[in-house]
Amino acid sequence: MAYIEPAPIKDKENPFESMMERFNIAAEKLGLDDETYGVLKSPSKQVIVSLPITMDDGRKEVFEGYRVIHSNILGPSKGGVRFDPHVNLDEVKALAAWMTWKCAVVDIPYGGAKGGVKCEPWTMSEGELERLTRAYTSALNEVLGPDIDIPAPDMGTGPREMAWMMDEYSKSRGRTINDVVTGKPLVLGGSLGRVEATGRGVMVSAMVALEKMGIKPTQATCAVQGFGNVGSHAAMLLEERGLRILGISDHTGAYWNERGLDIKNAIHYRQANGTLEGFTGGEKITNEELITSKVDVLVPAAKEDVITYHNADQIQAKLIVEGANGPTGARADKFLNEKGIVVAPDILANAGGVTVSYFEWVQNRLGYKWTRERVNRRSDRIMKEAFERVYRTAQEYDVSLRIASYIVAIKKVSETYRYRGGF
Ligand SMILES: NC(=O)C1=CN([C@@H]2O[C@H](COP(=O)(O)OP(=O)(O)OC[C@H]3O[C@@H](n4cnc5c(N)ncnc54)[C@H](OP(=O)(O)O)[C@@H]3O)[C@@H](O)[C@H]2O)C=CC1
Ligand SMILES: O=C(O)CCC(=O)C(=O)O
Repeated sequence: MAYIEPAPIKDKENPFESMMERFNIAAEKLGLDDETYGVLKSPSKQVIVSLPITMDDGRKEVFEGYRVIHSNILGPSKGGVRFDPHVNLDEVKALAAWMTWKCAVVDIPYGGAKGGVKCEPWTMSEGELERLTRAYTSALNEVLGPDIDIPAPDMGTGPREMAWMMDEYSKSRGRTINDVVTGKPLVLGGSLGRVEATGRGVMVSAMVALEKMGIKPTQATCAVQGFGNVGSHAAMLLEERGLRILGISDHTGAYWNERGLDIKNAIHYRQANGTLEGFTGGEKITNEELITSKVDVLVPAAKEDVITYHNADQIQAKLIVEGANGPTGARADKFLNEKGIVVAPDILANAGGVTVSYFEWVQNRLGYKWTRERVNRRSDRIMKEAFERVYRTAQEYDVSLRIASYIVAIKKVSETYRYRGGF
């Protein structure tokens, strides 16, 4: 097999290389043939666009935007759009590939894609953000489509941006096309349950993992890094299931209370103040201290590469449930495995979001609305079944849950590829 060379050791892990290291191990376990390996490792389309925007003070600023479609073998490609100053092509390529594997792990009929715009959304006015989102959508007009490529929210974007994208795309076609994006506001055809779906999937994964580990949720402690869409909902739902949440964090730092934080109170505080800065429900510690804190369950729900070979040997949690995409660098896997730490990996644990996005797309196409109860029941079932599938595969191949998730995904995509007339 034509494997790529292991990446040279350097300080910062590269998310695409991290993804490929796990992909290579799984491909080797499966005995994947060279041709299929070549197809699955290469993104099918990579688009870079320049977006000149008139800022509020009259200046023109040019932003760089990306959309990478990794695969459309299972169906139209699906994946969020990230507004962040650190977005780059390698990151978007890794995120797009993770979407392919994620959709395959939960068995929904989508390929994988991801997009991003290099910008600092928190420094921009609503008008500037609207012009930027519309320009991005317009520049990608031929790439997007309800049967081709379907964006959704990710870091720095939410229902508001999805509404602008849907409107801009619809205008270009002269009619309302609401199934071109998911994660929309409810009035535009968004699904009940989508906002909290990723955090809910994290909670369901944590519950299944704790049960297998023989740990009672009511006796477990937890720390959550990141208090945005994924982190805040995961923390709230885990607290509801009886876990004591000792630590939470955002970019301003981490907040720790040995007796357990009041998560609803923290959510109200962040809604009122924009960040957790000044939150008095816990003492302030650093994000690094939070990651290595003594808890049973750690939920990284902020960004990539927060668990690396620099700090992996200091992790004290028994279970890591990855809410973020790529929070663990590939070189950290070895340390975590050696310490017997169970990791519910990103492409399994955070798949609740894309699952409910799929439900939103289905509802849009049916012109019908499901109840929140139906959405939650179906997504919980999909998440539990996916966890069990991955767990059985881990036992069968004697590998970690992460490698087992890649095995499940690669098997599904490569089999589909063969049936469709590939090699
Ligand atoms: N939204 C979704 O449905 C899905 C998201 N994901 C992944 O989950 C992760 C989080 O996404 P999402 O919740 O949507 O994003 P949000 O933008 O809503 O939230 C991100 C959170 O991370 C915090 N954060 C940023 N930088 C740091 C840092 N250096 N240290 C600690 N916290 C930090 C932010 O803090 P602050 O607000 O202070 O900047 C914010 O609380 C991403 O990896 C995303 O790809 C995965 C699947 C689906
Ligand atoms: O909801 C979606 O379609 C995609 C969400 C996403 O970007 C992700 O799971 O990382």
